Amino acid sequence: MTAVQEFPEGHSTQILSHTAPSGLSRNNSPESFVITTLTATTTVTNLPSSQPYQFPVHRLPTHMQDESKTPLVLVACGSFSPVTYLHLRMFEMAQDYYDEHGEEYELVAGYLSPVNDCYQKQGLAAAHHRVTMCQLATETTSTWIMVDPWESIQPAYQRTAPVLDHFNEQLNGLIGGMPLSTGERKPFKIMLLAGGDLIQSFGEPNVWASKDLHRILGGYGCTIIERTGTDVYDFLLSHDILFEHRRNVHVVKQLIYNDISSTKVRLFIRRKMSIKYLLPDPVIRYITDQNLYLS
Ligand SMILES: Nc1ncnc2c1ncn2[C@@H]1O[C@H](COP(=O)(O)OP(=O)(O)OP(=O)(O)O)[C@@H](O)[C@H]1O
Ligand SMILES: NC(=O)c1ccc[n+]([C@@H]2O[C@H](COP(=O)(O)O)[C@@H](O)[C@H]2O)c1
Repeated sequence: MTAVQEFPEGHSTQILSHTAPSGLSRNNSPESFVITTLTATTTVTNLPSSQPYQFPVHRLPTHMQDESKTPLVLVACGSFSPVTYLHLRMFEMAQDYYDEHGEEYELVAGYLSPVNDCYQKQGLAAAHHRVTMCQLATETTSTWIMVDPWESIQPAYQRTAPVLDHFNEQLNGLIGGMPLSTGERKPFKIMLLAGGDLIQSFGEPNVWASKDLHRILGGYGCTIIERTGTDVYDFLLSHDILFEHRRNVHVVKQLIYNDISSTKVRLFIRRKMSIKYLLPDPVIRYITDQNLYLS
């Protein structure tokens, strides 16, 4: 099954996000992008409302480079209102980290999981817009990041722990793990990918349940991208649950500090300032076409 999504700038694009694993690996060349330019048109078909849900698997590789390692999948939960180059860079920084500290894990895929509308955070565009923007961003700039709309189409807000459970059910339950050359399958390690600010919210009262933090940090694991203004190492030391599960928590240093925030991007749009080079062009065109973030 395919979701046809039509670009505002006069092209329609077919995003094959609902096909069975196609054998693409994240190292494939840009020519292998699962994206096809079709005919000129101006309407946008919104995936969440117009298509039945299917878990996206089209960028899962068919084999590992080193089968002695554990296949790792990173899941970034967030507003993505709108998605920026920094959100995408988080995955690349994590990739460099696991290439460098790659004894245990082989990073095989990444997912963006845009939060449900019921989260009601200020500046949150409707979920179908955020999902579409994330799809435009990943399909045009990456070969290994996918967008899962599941969280955004649920009837209520989903906490992060149940979202990771959903990924576990799909990847290790239904798909059954990563196929190996022996014919066996190896369970995927699923980790939350988050910025330092999100991790610091673990310490705020009544934001995260302790049992959820044990499940996220102990059961799954977390890759944390440093963010300017947050001292992740200090926080790791001071937070009891984070410290308890510190071996399952990986901190990635930002070697080039980049503090693009969606809040600032929304402000720039309101002030009619340029947002070029802060987010992918197809996302900028979508924002303009849909008149997003003007008020
Ligand atoms: N500059 C950054 N450095 C590191 N991590 C970041 C940065 N910007 C966002 N993130 C991380 O990206 C994830 C998704 O972010 P989200 O869209 O919820 O927040 P945001 O980009 O800060 O948006 P907003 O400005 O609307 O709060 C979170 O884990 C957040 O910590
Ligand atoms: N208790 C929880 O599971 C919990 C609490 C706060 C934020 N979150 C998640 O963190 C992500 C980012 O949230 P903020 O944009 O508020 O930082 C969202 O996906 C949100 O669902 C989860």
